[in-house]
Amino acid sequence: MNIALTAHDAKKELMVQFCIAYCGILSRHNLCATGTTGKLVEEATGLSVHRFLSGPQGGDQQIAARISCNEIDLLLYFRDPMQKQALEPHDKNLLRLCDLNNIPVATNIATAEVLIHGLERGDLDWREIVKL
Ligand SMILES: O=C(CO)COP(=O)(O)O
Repeated sequence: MNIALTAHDAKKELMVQFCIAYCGILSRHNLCATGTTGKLVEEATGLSVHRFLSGPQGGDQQIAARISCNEIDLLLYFRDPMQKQALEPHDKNLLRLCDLNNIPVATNIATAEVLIHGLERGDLDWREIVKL
């Protein structure tokens, strides 16, 4: 499965800790991420992460383009609800595109835990059929 990772600044450490905790599961999938998030995850876990541009340079939009083409199977997007960034149009658009393509998305760690266990159990295997 193709998993995309991105996190607002205040949630990057949480993303790193999440990826350390679930390194075993994540290592069996293709990971991509916005630039800074991807760098931090790679450094902390040794996982191979395809890094797009950093968010402010358009990395979010590179992920959005892949979501539009239904090339992402799971988005982990740890948002800081106290940050203005969470209200920006491109931020909302990423979530809208997930809804458009029925792509599972977690915007907080509680949901991410559920989705990662579901991924491991095979709950998201239907994504492979949809893409045939
Ligand atoms: O902009 C981001 C989230 O909206 C994340 O981008 P970076 O991972 O490059 O900081």
